[in-house]
Amino acid sequence: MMLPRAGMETKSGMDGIAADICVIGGGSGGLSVAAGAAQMGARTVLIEKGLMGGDCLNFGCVPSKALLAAAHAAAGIGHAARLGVDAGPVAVDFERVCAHVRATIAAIAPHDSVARFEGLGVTVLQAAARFTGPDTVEAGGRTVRARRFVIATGSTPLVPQIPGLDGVPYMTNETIFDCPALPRHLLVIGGGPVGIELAQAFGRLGSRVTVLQGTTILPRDDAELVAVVRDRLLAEGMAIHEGARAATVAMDGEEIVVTTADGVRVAGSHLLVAAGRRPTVAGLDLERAGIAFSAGGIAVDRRLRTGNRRIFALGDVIGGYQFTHMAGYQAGIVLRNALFRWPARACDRAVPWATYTEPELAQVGLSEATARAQGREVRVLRATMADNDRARAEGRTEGLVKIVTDRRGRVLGAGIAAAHAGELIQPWILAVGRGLGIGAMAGMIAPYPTLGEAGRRAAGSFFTPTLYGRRTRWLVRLLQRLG
Ligand SMILES: Cc1cc2nc3c(=O)[nH]c(=O)nc-3n(C[C@H](O)[C@H](O)[C@H](O)COP(=O)(O)OP(=O)(O)OC[C@H]3O[C@@H](n4cnc5c(N)ncnc54)[C@H](O)[C@@H]3O)c2cc1C
Ligand SMILES: NC(=O)c1ccc[n+]([C@@H]2O[C@H](COP(=O)([O-])OP(=O)(O)OC[C@H]3O[C@@H](n4cnc5c(N)ncnc54)[C@H](O)[C@@H]3O)[C@@H](O)[C@H]2O)c1
Repeated sequence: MMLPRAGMETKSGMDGIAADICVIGGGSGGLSVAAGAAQMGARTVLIEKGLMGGDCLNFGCVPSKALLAAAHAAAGIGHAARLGVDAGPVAVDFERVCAHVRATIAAIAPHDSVARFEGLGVTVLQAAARFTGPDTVEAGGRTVRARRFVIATGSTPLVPQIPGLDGVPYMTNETIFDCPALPRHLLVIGGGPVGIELAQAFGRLGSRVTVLQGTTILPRDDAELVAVVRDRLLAEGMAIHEGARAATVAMDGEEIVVTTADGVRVAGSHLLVAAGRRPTVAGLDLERAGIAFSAGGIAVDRRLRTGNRRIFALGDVIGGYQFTHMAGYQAGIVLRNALFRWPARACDRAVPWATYTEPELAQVGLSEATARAQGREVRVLRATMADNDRARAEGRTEGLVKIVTDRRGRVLGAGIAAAHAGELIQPWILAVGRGLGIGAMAGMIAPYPTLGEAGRRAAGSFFTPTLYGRRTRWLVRLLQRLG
């Protein structure tokens, strides 16, 4: 059966479009909703004002991971030498690295393209959308009237009001992947995931790098795990100033100079501003649709409904966990609510994230600090990678697995700083999400030798005090005597 396409069927004239669902923003969240809705038979309109694929494909996850892959490959040559394999001096051809970044985007782009979405039956409008009323949107001279709207307009780099910043050339994640040339000395304002991933990437490709971070770096992660990453970055020669808020920026000849509130002065050839995100609400005329928002983003309830019950919002524009996988998860919640009127609610108990430095940093559920701040009585289980045979064989023994359980052993959270932590965290996402007991994780047979055994080892340590305690020893001796 041919699905009906959203078309010129409204009473609002030739330029009007009637739809069941209209999605604003063709990034991670919006594309997931549009693809799902169209394939489930809804007349779907998607409005995108810029590049299909949004931040993740064009200025975020994809280019940053492609750049990091090249950077980690460069560092891998030095590591190979430590294992006895020499590959000669490292030579980074930055032009070819950039070509790899562009090729990675190009390889994924067809999946997010206008052609693919039109093929799925979506009407795609390539224009900026703005609300003209509670159930109408205007984009490129067309009026869309829809039963449901979904706002998935993402976020843009937050450029802080630092005196002098406007007077110097600076980059953000939207421009740094244009890759003009490898910076000689890259200054980075902001030590969150964007700043730290890109700092290591450029450092490993050959730039000198200095990071200025207002608090400690990666402040949303467990401090004990962050320390592992920090140690590696420092060992690689990166300068990291923590508790260093950039207060002024100026040119000194050819150099960009950043001075902190405490008077620390750093000078470099290039500047990256990675100081956080600003939800994209400008120009949407949200007030015309009765939608409340603040600097933190559009306000939604757990069903991801805005103040206007026919309009949903998801992804970076609602603030909170700003990840591609979160936007994808939220898309499923919106589809259930918008198309099936099923009151599905978003749950953030088992939201994972990973930072793709080397070693990687991954977290799911409660960290030790958060659990304790909530007044919970917890047990913290650890296993170091130095005790893991596979890590030893590969010469990558830094890092640890850290598990947080309640007193009875229910898994509340897990954090890992280690090679491939983003992969190693996955069974723990299931454990936290399903509220598994630590016994289920300890009893798992893990192939030997794998890095994942470290997680099982940490889980097993929950039982060590009882297993090898006095009562067990007494019981075993008694049973042996009974023959
Ligand atoms: C450098 C960097 C690296 C990242 N790495 C990762 C990672 O490794 N893993 C991860 O999970 N997340 C990562 N993220 C975060 C991830 O990119 C975002 O969480 C994700 O893109 C959010 O998806 P979204 O759909 O909410 O918004 P976006 O992907 O930003 O899409 C929003 C779209 O809406 C469009 N739009 C805005 N206003 C309008 C309008 N008025 N009309 C029409 N269209 C409009 C925009 O043009 C844009 O295309 C990274 C982010 C950055 C900056
Ligand atoms: N691997 C991943 O999943 C990944 C990678 C990159 C980004 N992201 C997503 O993108 C979001 C944004 O990342 P981000 O790093 O841009 O933002 P962020 O808010 O996480 O970090 C920015 C940091 O900049 C600091 N800062 C702000 N102004 C400053 C100043 N004047 N001087 C010094 N420091 C200052 C802040 O203290 C803050 O910690 C992340 O929260 C994450 O959701 C995810």
